[in-house]
Amino acid sequence: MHSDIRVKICGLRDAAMVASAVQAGAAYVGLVFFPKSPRHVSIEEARSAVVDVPPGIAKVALVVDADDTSLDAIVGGVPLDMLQLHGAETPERVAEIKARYGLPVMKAVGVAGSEDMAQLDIYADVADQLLMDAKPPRNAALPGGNGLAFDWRLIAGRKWSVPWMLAGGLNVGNVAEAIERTGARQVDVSSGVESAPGVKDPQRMADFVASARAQEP
Ligand SMILES: O=C(O)c1ccccc1NCC(=O)[C@H](O)[C@H](O)COP(=O)(O)O
Repeated sequence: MHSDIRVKICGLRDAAMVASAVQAGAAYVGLVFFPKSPRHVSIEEARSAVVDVPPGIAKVALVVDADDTSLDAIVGGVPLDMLQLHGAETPERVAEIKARYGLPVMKAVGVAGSEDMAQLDIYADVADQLLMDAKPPRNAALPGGNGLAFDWRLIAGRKWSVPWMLAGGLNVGNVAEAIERTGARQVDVSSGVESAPGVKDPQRMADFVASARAQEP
């Protein structure tokens, strides 16, 4: 039996990877616009990657502290359903981006300790969704997609006024436990379904989604 758990697969780079994610049962497909990432896509690559995404599956652009010029180009060049802000965007900037582009915005918040819970409450007031990810290590090259989990007990049993997604170090071996422990109804994965950085593996994506959706509510 399948539950209603919704899975986002992030860092898809071409139409074949996107098709495999859709086939696996992803509810969201993520495109990373961050040049230092092995998952980075240009606007042209992103547009051709999502050309055949069926209606009902959300196409998400991930950006990191993007300015209006970059966002104008991304939103103008790629058909999108959501923006994911994965940098140090302030609540005011989140509100500004929402108003300027008219797209739902998901704010990623790095979680490492109980002191980060206040941030989640603050962003819940301005974002349409929250994404709880592990805080990147101090010298990390990437602000996300590092395959690191945070202590799920920090968010277990908590509630927010907007939908939220659990991310960070998830893979087929731990996603069921993560859902059970946190009560997440949405999960996000990137490196846990890759065969190499930036290369999504169709079987790993299928196994991940099946494992997540096998969880009972
Ligand atoms: O994935 C990237 O390369 C990336 C680059 C810059 C900012 C964020 C990035 N990824 C964020 C994601 O949405 C990941 O899915 C999330 O951090 C979980 O990643 P992982 O731990 O590898 O599953």
